[in-house]
Amino acid sequence: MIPYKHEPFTDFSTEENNKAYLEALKKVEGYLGEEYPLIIGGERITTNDKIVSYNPANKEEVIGSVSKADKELAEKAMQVADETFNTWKKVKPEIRADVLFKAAAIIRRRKHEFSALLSKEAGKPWNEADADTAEAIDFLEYYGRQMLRLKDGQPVESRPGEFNRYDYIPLGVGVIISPWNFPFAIMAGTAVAAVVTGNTVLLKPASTTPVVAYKFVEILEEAGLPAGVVNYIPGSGAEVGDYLVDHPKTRFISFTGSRDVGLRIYERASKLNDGQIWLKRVIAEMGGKDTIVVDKEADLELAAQSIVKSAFGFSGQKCSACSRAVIVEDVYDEVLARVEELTKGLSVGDPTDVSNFTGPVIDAAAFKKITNYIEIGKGEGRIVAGGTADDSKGFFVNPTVIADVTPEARVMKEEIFGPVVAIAKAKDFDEALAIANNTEYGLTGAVITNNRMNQEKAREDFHVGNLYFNRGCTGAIVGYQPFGGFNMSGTDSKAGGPDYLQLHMQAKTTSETL
Ligand SMILES: NC(=O)c1ccc[n+]([C@@H]2O[C@H](COP(=O)([O-])OP(=O)(O)OC[C@H]3O[C@@H](n4cnc5c(N)ncnc54)[C@H](O)[C@@H]3O)[C@@H](O)[C@H]2O)c1
Ligand SMILES: N[C@@H](CCC=O)C(=O)O
Repeated sequence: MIPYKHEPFTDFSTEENNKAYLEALKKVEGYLGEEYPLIIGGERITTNDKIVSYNPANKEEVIGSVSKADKELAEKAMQVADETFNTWKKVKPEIRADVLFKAAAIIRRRKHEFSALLSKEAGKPWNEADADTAEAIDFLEYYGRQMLRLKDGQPVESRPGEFNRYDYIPLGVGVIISPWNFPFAIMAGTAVAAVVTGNTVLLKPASTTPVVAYKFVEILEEAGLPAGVVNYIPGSGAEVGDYLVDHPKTRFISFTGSRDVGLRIYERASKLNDGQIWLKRVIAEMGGKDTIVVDKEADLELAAQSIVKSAFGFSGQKCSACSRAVIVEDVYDEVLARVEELTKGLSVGDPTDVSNFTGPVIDAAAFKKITNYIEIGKGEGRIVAGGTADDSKGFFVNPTVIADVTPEARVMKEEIFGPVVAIAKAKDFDEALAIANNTEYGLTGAVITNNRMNQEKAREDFHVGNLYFNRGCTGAIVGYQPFGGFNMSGTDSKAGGPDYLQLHMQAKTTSETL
């Protein structure tokens, strides 16, 4: 087994890679507008009711029409997944892992096609789409290897005359509910973590990005995954989501998405339903209000670059995005001026054009929410860049910097999930840390400092699941920076980390008297 190493990012400055991506884009454009069925137990099921996926950069362009599950079809999928669990759980972990490795190899061969589809369906610029695809490959490679490490359980002690073992066994049927912002990596990572540990899955992708999920399920089939292990059932969160979360046969729910939906799932999953004989497990990865703190002893150019890249990469639509910066007063004006200058230099437009730094936001609802927050921000601070938007063709919001806000401002406390960063001044490093912690979330954060004592203070006191020093706060790599947050950011499940797979299994102790 080759040791795990993360998938390298593509260098699009070379002509060869540039050409490869454009060819892949042509291929994707060749299948836009196609129809996709549900997949339940390997059977393709077409419904009259559809979810239509549009290009957020061009509202007229249909990416695909996907059949839509209702409660009846969700029930059918549950029966199939429950039945298939009896056989899949007996398949050796090595064979389950091999399916993941094979899937990774297939995706690697079609890497740019997947990335081009992400540019079209989610509005990702080339580099962001490439990173999403690379992360999907990483999850497959990493979780496959993790399963091989866990397949014989963990060592425990035995006394003379006794033989004790500690093994992991699968849980049952898992409901995987994924978001649109990492429509490939998070969707695939959460699904295969459940599968490689011996569970069967009902996969409900986000309604704005269902096509990439369909293509992934096809890859799993090609890689040899038996029918019924992953069942593809796009549908309304409120209808299919609630139904499956409440279902007595649901053993666990792996959710990634917003705080409010996460809380709803957490609460509903805690209720016992007729015929249910277990406590459901919930893995919930939720929102963030992530801060970059800039100390007075710091590389100020690095600080400004880190803020701009973390705030505006993929239009700020990352749970890890820098949506607030807290700068110590001695360097506030200088850093802010550079952030303003860099932000004004960013180009916004069609993400399939490699010269654009960023593309649209995902849909009309996001556009409305973000522009509403910009209006709120105008009353709470000073707009120094952006503040404008245009939804005539696609949902474009210009990167917006709101300076001089107070720590209690709404734009400093609520997740906006768009290209908007609020900037506040602190009198010293301690106050900056206190402001950074003044949120109900606790996902990512970064500190830009050359002061070792302040760095160590932040290591202890900055209460976030992923803390970075002298870099931005986005871009965790599977197996290198396990990802997940504290407080209202979720259950700190640490995707891409050494403890993640165990969340999908239960440990069984056996003790034999010799
Ligand atoms: N912490 C993380 O790792 C992480 C990663 C990515 C995104 N996010 C968060 O996700 C959010 C953006 O994603 P989104 O807009 O897709 O989130 P969302 O909560 O609106 O939707 C997430 C998923 O939940 C489904 N859903 C909606 N209502 C449901 C219900 N009642 N029952 C079950 N499922 C339901 C949706 O259809 C979708 O598939 C942001 O808040 C972001 O911070 C967190
Ligand atoms: N894991 C990603 C964020 C995922 C949420 O949107 C990062 O580290 O930037």
